[in-house]
Amino acid sequence: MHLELVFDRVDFAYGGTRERVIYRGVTCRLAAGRLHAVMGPSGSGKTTLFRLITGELEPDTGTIELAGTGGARRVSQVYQDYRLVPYLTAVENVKLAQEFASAGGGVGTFPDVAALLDKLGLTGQANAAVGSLSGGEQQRVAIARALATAPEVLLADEPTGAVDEQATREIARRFADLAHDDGLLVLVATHDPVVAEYADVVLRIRDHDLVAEPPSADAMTGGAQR
Ligand SMILES: Nc1ncnc2c1ncn2[C@@H]1O[C@H](COP(=O)(O)OP(=O)(O)OP(=O)(O)O)[C@@H](O)[C@H]1O
Repeated sequence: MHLELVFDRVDFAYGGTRERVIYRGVTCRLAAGRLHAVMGPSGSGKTTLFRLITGELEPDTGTIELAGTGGARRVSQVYQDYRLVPYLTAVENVKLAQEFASAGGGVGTFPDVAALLDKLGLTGQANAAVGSLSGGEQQRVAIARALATAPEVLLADEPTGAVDEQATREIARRFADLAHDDGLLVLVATHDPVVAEYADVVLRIRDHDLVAEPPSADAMTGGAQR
């Protein structure tokens, strides 16, 4: 069975009295192997969506399930501000993620760090302190780090918010490759239409719902229709 992220009638609101409704009745299926761009105005709920997917937040009603996976949900994240340790090298930053995951009882086998950096086009930067790298390079180190724990789902929140258009295209292309070549389920929250150009599916947050463009995209795996 292919990996799918399945939303079934998901409602979510913030606040003790549930006064800040973010999602209402979200039902959709997102398939692995595709790059999804999550778009919507500031404050519409992009980061909240990611917090629901990681399990940091629970839906008020409805369910979010990762179907087709063996055990625990393996989700990695990439952030706008990279969140790397600037005085450590690229290799050390990526290894650190594996050490944390091992200490936390994570998956047994991790990808090879040098191979990951090579995949992200960073062989020449592997032993440089990441604080000395360009923004685009730092973000690619952050993507390598996210991959270091062998995730099934990759979430990136405004990953190109701090880099120029050339670096944006480079990063967007890497996310598309990870979906298409490695079969990851990739979601990128973005305001940037350049990133959306690389996406297979644009998920627009509209009226507290996730609306897929093209409209059939969230049913292309033969799953439930809206
Ligand atoms: N812990 C919280 N308690 C109450 N309201 C919250 C909380 N976190 C976020 N919100 C509100 O929920 C709404 C959605 O926030 P979220 O961060 O998901 O939006 P976003 O689409 O990611 O925005 P941006 O594009 O500005 O990053 C916003 O109005 C925000 O102020």
